[in-house]
Amino acid sequence: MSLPAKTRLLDTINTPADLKSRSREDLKQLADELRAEVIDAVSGTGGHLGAGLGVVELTLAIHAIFDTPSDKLIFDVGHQCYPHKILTGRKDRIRTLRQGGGLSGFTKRDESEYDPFGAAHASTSISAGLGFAKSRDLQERDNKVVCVIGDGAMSAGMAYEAMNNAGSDLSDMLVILNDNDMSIAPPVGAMSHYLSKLVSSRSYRGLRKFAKSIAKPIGLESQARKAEEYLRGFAMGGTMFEELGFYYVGPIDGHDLDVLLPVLENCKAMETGPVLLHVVTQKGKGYEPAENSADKYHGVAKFNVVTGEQQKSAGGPPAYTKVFAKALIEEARRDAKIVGITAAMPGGTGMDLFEQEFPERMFDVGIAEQHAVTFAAGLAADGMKPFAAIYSTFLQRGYDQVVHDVAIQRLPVRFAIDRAGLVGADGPTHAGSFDIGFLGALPGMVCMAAADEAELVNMVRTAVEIDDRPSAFRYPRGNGVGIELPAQPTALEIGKGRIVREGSTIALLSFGARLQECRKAAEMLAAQGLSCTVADARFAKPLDEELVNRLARDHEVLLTVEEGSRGGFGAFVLHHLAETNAFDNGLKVRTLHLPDIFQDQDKPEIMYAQAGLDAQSIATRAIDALGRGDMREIERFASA
Ligand SMILES: Cc1ncc(C[n+]2csc(CCOP(=O)(O)OP(=O)(O)O)c2C)c(N)n1
Ligand SMILES: CC(=O)[C@@H](O)[C@H](O)COP(=O)(O)O
Ligand SMILES: [Mg+2]
Repeated sequence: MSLPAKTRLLDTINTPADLKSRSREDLKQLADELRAEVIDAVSGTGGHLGAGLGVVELTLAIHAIFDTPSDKLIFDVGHQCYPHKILTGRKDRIRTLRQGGGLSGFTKRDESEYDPFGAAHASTSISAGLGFAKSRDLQERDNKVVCVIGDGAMSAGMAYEAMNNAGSDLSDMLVILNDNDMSIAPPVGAMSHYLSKLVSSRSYRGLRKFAKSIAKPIGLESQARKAEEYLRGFAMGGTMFEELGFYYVGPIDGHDLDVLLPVLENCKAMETGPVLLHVVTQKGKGYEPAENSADKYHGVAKFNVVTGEQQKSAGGPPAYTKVFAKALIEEARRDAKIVGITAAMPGGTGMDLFEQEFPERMFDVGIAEQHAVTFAAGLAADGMKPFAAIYSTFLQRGYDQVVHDVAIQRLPVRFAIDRAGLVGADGPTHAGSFDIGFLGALPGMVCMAAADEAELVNMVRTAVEIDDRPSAFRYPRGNGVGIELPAQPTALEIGKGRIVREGSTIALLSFGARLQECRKAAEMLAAQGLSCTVADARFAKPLDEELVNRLARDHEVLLTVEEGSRGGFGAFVLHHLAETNAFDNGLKVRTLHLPDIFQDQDKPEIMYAQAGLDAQSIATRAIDALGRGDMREIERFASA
């Protein structure tokens, strides 16, 4: 006789309302099941694991106590929201996380009413939460607002700007500081030290005992005053948060539901303005391989649940990031003025390698891109040669600093822009789409894009030499093309591109790593009897005007190709052509760029094909522009 299959409690939870009637013991069982479900799902999809595992109990407790979606729950970054997605009606789709057509890896308004505010960039939650609180008050509603922000995210200016505002505005809201003493890498800075001191204090140890001694939740029926009395036991007093106008509660153990549930109940009842609940958690909690790994499995590939072993990448050419880091290390060995900066992404940008060799010359400033840029400007103003290695998408946050502190003062800060172009699974929030346009718009800026890893090495060299103005070079996520690296890097001539294939009828002018697709497109066109020139612009600014003139003069069709949005390289070429009356001679120009939409996540090659930036699409656009064949011929070619 077979035993009845053990049903999971989790299978009975379709919305957070289903948690309300559950006993504390049930919730504890649910926490175990939820954790197992997250591990199993991410083992098949890859994604952000450690952060979600650390907030399993916290997420359950929030949903059990608060009334989402009318109460607003706002996760900072959103990379820890997989347990939340499972509890809020997305359980059936959790194995589509980060896949094409699947669930986003972050919170997203379009996806669910339980995601009142989308995120993926850090440190926005308190500002957004205050907006929700203010709007609620103006509309005379009484819903609660809860923000969950990590200790790493507390290093950014935005978090302080928001606390400064919230602490004097005094709207009711709850900020939960999820302190796991980790960012992606170990957290940095004075705030991080301060939080560690709070957690390791005698009072915290005392509070754990105190919390354990509470037999039943106080406050279900309590008024705000009673809640405050209760919480006073958890408030240490004299914290920086209190000076800023928050009622500080904590630190408490974020994995202990016997503590979390009554504390949250009482926080919910409070009407004293903003409350900050300091919760201590462990990143990767409950999954040994994550707990024991240096990065707590922040972001993982698909993995074996039993061993924790992650799927190895296919191998092949070195990653652009590594090529950059090694090239910079070589340069720094020759030049003591070279220093490196990262904003909380030492591993992602390769600056961890630089730090191993030059610990005194690498600065991890935390999640603080605005500060990183102006800090670099200060270094440059005093004669150093700073390389600020920042993902394209995160540099967006420091744009005014790039304009005001760097470009206007013509300071030679070097921007190493990683993750340029589409990045795949992280989706639209992380796509490096805009830097060509926003940097190329700045007078005096030098903007380069590497077509391959050998070019990248030479661009690092070039940037070292550009010491009278700011410069930037961009390169994509992932592996290079497998080209041999130069034994000795060579500085490029500023504002000069190169021809990589000579032809006559069609000119493909590439800026960046689409060059390989342009080469393939040229082969396809040649097979159709169409002669094609392929050029690598190398610089969007200063533009190689001579090269553009030549391509315009000697070809019927000119296509620009880039891994960036409208208003980028193609637009700069168009400006030049218009200013030189090149169109008057009947030149046919097409600019191929990312589409004017925020593309959802998928494999990068699929996204580029959707964007019309793969070889087939490039060749098809060229034939179309030529206007010789009829449409049926073009369609036949496109589907070949
Ligand atoms: C503006 C910005 N810079 C950098 C990142 C990359 N990033 C994503 S999560 C993360 C660490 C966040 O640490 P914390 O807030 O403590 O969350 P935890 O992962 O520890 O839960 C970083 C640096 C980002 N998302 N946004
Ligand atoms: C959540 C976040 O912003 C990062 O963890 C990001 O997902 C890293 O992406 P890479 O894998 O490209 O470094
Ligand atoms: Mg953290």
